Parts: sequence; structure tokens; C-alpha cells
Amino acid sequence: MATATFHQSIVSLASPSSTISQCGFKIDSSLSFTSKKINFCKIKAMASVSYNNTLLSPSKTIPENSLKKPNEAALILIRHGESLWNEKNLFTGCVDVPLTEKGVEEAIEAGKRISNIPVDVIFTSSLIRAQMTAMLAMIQHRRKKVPIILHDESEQAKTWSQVFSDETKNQSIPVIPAWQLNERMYGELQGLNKQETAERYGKQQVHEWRRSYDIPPPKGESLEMCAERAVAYFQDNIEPKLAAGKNVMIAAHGNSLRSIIMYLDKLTCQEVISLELSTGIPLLYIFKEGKFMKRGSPVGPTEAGVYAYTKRLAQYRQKLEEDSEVICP
Ligand SMILES: O=C(O)[C@@H](CO)OP(=O)(O)O
Repeated sequence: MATATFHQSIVSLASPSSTISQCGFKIDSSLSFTSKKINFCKIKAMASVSYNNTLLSPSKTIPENSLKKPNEAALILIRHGESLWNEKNLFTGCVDVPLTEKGVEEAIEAGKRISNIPVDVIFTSSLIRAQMTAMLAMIQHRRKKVPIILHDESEQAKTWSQVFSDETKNQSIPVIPAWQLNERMYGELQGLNKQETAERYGKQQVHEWRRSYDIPPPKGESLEMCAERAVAYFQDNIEPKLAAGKNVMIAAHGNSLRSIIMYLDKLTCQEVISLELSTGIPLLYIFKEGKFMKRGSPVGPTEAGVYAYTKRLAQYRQKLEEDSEVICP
């Protein structure tokens, strides 16, 4: 019998949470970003102490973690595929609508693009369009590990979703939903048609609501407000995983991801205004020695490009090729 629950083992790798002010991240009128100073030694120590209990232990078939350096990891960002309200051109925000058929196809296509990049843990928003995207993408993955959503909404939910086989756990990828990664709350615009709203309030006003940095829509969040919660979550919960050498995928939304990219790429509030993300296109970053290096959108699985990004990915591919008959019969 396993001694650690699926949920416990994931949580055990997380760093103690710190507030936005504690971690030195500051958004002011001049928008200076000071990256959170992570205590790498402490995180590394925590990771190694809890490793024996974790579900993310090395596969018996491919010793993935033997290829990992603790200070290097891949970060994949995916905006969800087209939703039913994207299709209808409605402001969506935190309304929980599913993908269209096209969105499903986009998610599958995104999965093909990243199918050779090992993923240790997935973060999604709490909204179904991001979760559908993550799940559909992962069923394309070459390793065929099973993405499993962690439920921590109650003690009972945690207890009732335990997995009791280490082997099964090793063949799983934890999926952690977080409301902080949700789309920005669009206030009283949610459910309104974007075109009709522009005709009613004027194009300029609607453009300011949609793309300015610090002007919120009526009773909604500005990008700045969305960035405060999304980036704080990223720093407190996702960066420690990357620092421990875990490859992370985030499936989220246009504006929560714009906020995170603003932080990763150190964009100014002027620069982020013109940043637009396509639905279902994965973006790859390499986290190394505390820095994020943008690697663009991975190409399809038949092309070699993605493996050139790090030596470790190249080694992983070689190992995958060697063992592919065992893993993917
Ligand atoms: O409606 C929304 O929630 C968002 C994303 O689709 O719209 P916008 O393009 O204004 O960011």
C-alpha cells in the first residue's frame, strides 16, 4: 500500500506560500518588476526530502529524472482552445463555458506539438475550457501518462480520490486546478456581445476595457488586477516546481497568461498591451539558473527542433526513441 496520497505527495513539493509583498513583486505606475528571490537551497532540500514519497518518482521504464538537472526545467503555456463564447464573440471572463468542436481540435493539435516534451505536473485554471484543453492535449502525449485532476476542495474529496498503487501513480500526471489562473473577471461585460458593446459604448472605450493595463471594465478586473493574483500564484506554486527540476504545463486563458508572460519576459505595461495569444498554441520556456528563456512555439512531433532547446530534452528524446516499443506498444 502506498504511504502517501496522490494529493499529499504533490503538495509536499510546494514551497511555503508568500504574499505578493513578501516576494518582492511590485506593480506600480512605472511597472518595475523585481523577480521573486527564491531560496533555491531550501527548495532543493524540500524536494529531495519529500521525493521518496512523491508520485512523480522516476518511471521504471525510462529514468526520466536521471536526465534532469534540478535547476533546469521546461515550462509550457497553452491558452485554451476556442470556447463556445469565443465563437459567439461574447465577453467570457469567469463564466465557465466549454470548448467548441474547433477548440477540441485545437487542443488536440496543441498536444501533438508538445507530445515529446516530458511533463511532470499540470496547472490549469478552475474553468472547464482550460481543463478540457489540458486533458485533450495530454491524451496526445507520447508517454501516455494519465492526467489526473487533484481535488482538494474538502478533506473528503482528497480522501476519496486517493490512488493506492505506486506503479499507477508513476504513470500519472497530477493536474492542479487553481482559480488564480482563471481568465480576468470581466464584470458587467460578461455575456455581452463584443461587437454590440463597441457600437454602444464606442470602440475606443471598449478597446480600453479590453486592452489597457490598469483600466478595469465596469465591476471587473483590469489586467493589472488579474496579474496580481496570477503572478503571485505562479511565483508561490509554480516556480518552486520548476526550481526543483519539474517540467510544468499551464493551461489557462488569454489574460491570465498575458499577465504571466509579462512577468516572464519582463514586459512593460505598454508592451503587454499589444501582446495577443492565439487559442491552442503552446509556448515553451526553459527555466535555468533562475531565469526564463523563451523558446517560442514547439513544432510538430515529427520535427526535431524542440529537442535542440536543451541537452536534457535531446537526451530524453534519445531515451524515448530507444524505449518506445516498451512505452508505446
Ligand atoms: O472574453 C474574454 O474573456 C476574453 C478572452 O476571450 O476576451 P478579450 O479578447 O477581451 O481578452
